[in-house]
Amino acid sequence: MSNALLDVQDLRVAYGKIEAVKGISFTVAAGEVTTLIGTNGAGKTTTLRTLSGLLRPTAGSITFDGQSLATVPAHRIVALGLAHSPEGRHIFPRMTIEENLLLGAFLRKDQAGITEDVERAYTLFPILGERRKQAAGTLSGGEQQMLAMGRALMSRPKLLMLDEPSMGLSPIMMQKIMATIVELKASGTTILLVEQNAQAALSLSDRGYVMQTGRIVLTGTGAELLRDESVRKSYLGED
Ligand SMILES: Nc1ncnc2c1ncn2[C@@H]1O[C@H](COP(=O)(O)OP(=O)(O)OP(=O)(O)O)[C@@H](O)[C@H]1O
Repeated sequence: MSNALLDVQDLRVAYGKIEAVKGISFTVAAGEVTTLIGTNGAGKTTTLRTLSGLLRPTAGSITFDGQSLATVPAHRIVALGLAHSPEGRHIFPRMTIEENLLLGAFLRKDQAGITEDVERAYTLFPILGERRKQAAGTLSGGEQQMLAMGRALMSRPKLLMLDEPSMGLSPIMMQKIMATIVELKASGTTILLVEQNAQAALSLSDRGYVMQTGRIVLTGTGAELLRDESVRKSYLGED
């Protein structure tokens, strides 16, 4: 695919003898939202952790923006433009909200640009700006999710990977997070999303992939997958 920002081919990842990802291939087109859905243990988080260099594949290729990521260390992957907002958020509760945001810019030296991007995060998520000097641990779960997304954006990524951003959130907070994803796409950020909430995720996705026990079993546009009978039964709770 000519406009693929990310191209994954025959990727395999194992934890010791347990193979969690069993030869998956998928692409993420520039400017689009692509979603991986699947039940618990399907291998979605393992896939994102491998893309960001935290795990090493046992086989296959990962090409990001025309460059192979196979042997690139994690901090270099961030520098190449791939940012990861992890499952569980992993914010630093005793540091302030602003300090947490600045951690996302750890590789940058352009102070003026960093200040501009902190302000951009506060525009995107006003609650973070209002509480910028408070300990991040005082934020609600949804607000911590906003902080994790804001921090990932501080590296000005070409590709933003979001692992379960709606996990544990109220419906209103989930809507806010999903609306932010749409806003980020409109401003030109390419997004790879992992979500348990298939309805919400596929509704805003250009393309989706369904993972099952380490394999991709189905792909289509978000709209096609939302119409698919097996998806409706397995992931949208329909009989
Ligand atoms: N550190 C680990 N050591 C051993 N096995 C692991 C480890 N992390 C994950 N696994 C296993 O790898 C498989 C894939 O897990 P993974 O977390 O990638 O799935 P997932 O699709 O993200 O699921 P969930 O939605 O529950 O997070 C599962 O069988 C899981 O038990």
